[in-house]
Amino acid sequence: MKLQELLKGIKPTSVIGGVDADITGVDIDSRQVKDGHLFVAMKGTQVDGHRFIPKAIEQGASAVLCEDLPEEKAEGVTYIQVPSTEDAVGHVATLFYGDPSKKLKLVGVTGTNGKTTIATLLYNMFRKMGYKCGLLSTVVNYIDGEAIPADHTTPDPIELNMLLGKMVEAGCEYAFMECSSHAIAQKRIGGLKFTGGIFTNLTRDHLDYHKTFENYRNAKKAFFDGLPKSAFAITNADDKNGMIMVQNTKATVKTYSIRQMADFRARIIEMHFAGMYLDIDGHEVGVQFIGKFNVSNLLAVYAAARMLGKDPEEILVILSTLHSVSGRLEPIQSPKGFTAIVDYAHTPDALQNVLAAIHEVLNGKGHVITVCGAGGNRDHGKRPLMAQEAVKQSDKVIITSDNPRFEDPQAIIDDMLAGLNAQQMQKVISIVDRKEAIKTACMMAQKGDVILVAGKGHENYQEIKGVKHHFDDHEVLREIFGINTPSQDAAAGACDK
Ligand SMILES: CC(=O)N[C@H]1[C@@H](OP(=O)(O)OP(=O)(O)OC[C@H]2O[C@@H](n3ccc(=O)[nH]c3=O)[C@H](O)[C@@H]2O)O[C@H](CO)[C@@H](O)[C@@H]1O[C@H](C)C(=O)N[C@@H](C)C(=O)N[C@H](CCC(=O)O)C(=O)O
Ligand SMILES: Nc1ncnc2c1ncn2[C@@H]1O[C@H](COP(=O)(O)OP(=O)(O)OP(=O)(O)O)[C@@H](O)[C@H]1O
Ligand SMILES: N[C@H](CCC[C@H](N)C(=O)O)C(=O)O
Ligand SMILES: [Mg+2]
Repeated sequence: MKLQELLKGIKPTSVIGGVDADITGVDIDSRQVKDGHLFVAMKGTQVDGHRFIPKAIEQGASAVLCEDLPEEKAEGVTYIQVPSTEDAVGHVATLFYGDPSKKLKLVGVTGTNGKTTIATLLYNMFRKMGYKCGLLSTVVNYIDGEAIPADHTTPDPIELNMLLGKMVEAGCEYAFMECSSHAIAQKRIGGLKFTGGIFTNLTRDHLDYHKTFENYRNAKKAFFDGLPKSAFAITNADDKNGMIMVQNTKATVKTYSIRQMADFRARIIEMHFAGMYLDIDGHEVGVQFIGKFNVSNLLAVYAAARMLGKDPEEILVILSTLHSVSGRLEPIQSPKGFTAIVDYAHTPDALQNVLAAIHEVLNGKGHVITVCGAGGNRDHGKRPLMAQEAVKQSDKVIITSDNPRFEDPQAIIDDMLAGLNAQQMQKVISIVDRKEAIKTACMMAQKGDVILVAGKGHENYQEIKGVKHHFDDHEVLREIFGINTPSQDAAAGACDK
């Protein structure tokens, strides 16, 4: 594509050199640059990308997009100056990959919790309706059924547009993506044309990056501020920030709620470990999910499908066939009559939520045994707090390993135990080997009890000293229960694994 074409989406303050060159790629990382590429110099959180302009040219860059022009300019290289490369990069990347989001019905999901769940369920639903779809999520990306590993919740603007471009090439009509607060703040989604946006909820998170709650909230809100008039903005009326999110949007606002009047409403009729009966917009429907927060998630999925023009009956029939996203409050029934739940909860807050969701269903009719650990070489402060949360809502807790990385697994467990007093300790045992810990929990559990296996969710490894050893909580549980293998599950169409 001609450089001239790529510059149409931005307003350079100066251009030094010709604009006729054929640009063969766009990079924000000098290490990726090849002959004929455009290198975009970004001022990052760690280093200033402008430092790598000479390196990018050495690797073959024929054009450089930057905020500060270098004093020495290389011959035959075009320099384009803009006030902010962060603002410009999304627009350039989008044009380079053929403006893919314009050719898709793209729906973005933002909020603290529930993004992966909602985006994945929408992807599964629309595929079941017969459409070709794409998904960009924390767990995995999909292009019409083809899985592509994900490193980020929201990829960088180059990879993001490249993936959207591949979706268009593959004939996808819909794409569902998570928009993390980092991605919105860093304008990774700049230049994308959204058909709609969904807000889930907002609790304190990522303050190491955003510094204040207001900045974090404003990052999420910026997504809705940027939606066009033609789009829809679906917001959670039950969250106290729900209406703030959409107060300045041009998009058509729709609300959903499980507690009050709203455009889309749901209530729980009945709840079991196998699922719930819900009333959604006056229709009764059985779903294979548990937990009140999943009612909100399912309602957001329903609302988005309605806003995308789908028939309520068709949506509800498919909703009843969907199952939980891998490692998100995922129940596995034991032949002995107790339930194991695999969940990714790896923070004190998430443990509190997931245990509360379990108690909603259990309703005092069984015991809860929690198996959990904490990651090595990560936030030490959360360890004692996680143990406290586990103990608060469990009858028995088995503290074990969860990716010890380069730390001594027993030392991590000791950090967790340090949060407990003598009385709390009576509920707790520690077993370093995670498989043994899960086995022990299964031996203790009686009919009607629940075992929560927390922390790893979809992960299929145990990371020890830089090596990822295969380990999958689901697999271990199924092995103990002597039930179907994951490959049989995959054959049954579990496209969210
Ligand atoms: C803190 C943060 O978000 N950092 C992201 C940011 O990188 P950065 O600003 O720190 O980059 P930097 O290292 O300072 O480098 C500046 C520039 O120089 C370039 N560079 C660097 C070295 C070199 O040799 N050559 C070169 O050109 C870099 O490519 C970059 O363009 O921009 C990069 C490109 O988009 C991201 O890959 C990177 O994500 C890092 C790896 C990361 O861990 N991000 C996490 C926190 C994140 O984004 N998480 C959210 C989800 C959060 C959640 O909800 O759980 C996500 O969307 O995944
Ligand atoms: N609506 C919700 N409210 C509160 N908790 C939720 C909600 N939906 C899911 N959860 C719980 O929060 C955790 C994360 O869920 P999910 O992966 O869907 O969220 P996410 O927003 O994609 O998170 P991330 O920021 O890690 O990408 C899980 O432990 C899940 O059980
Ligand atoms: N994104 C999170 C995931 C942690 C999952 C848990 N299994 C662990 O390894 O601590 C982190 O890197 O902190
Ligand atoms: Mg996610």
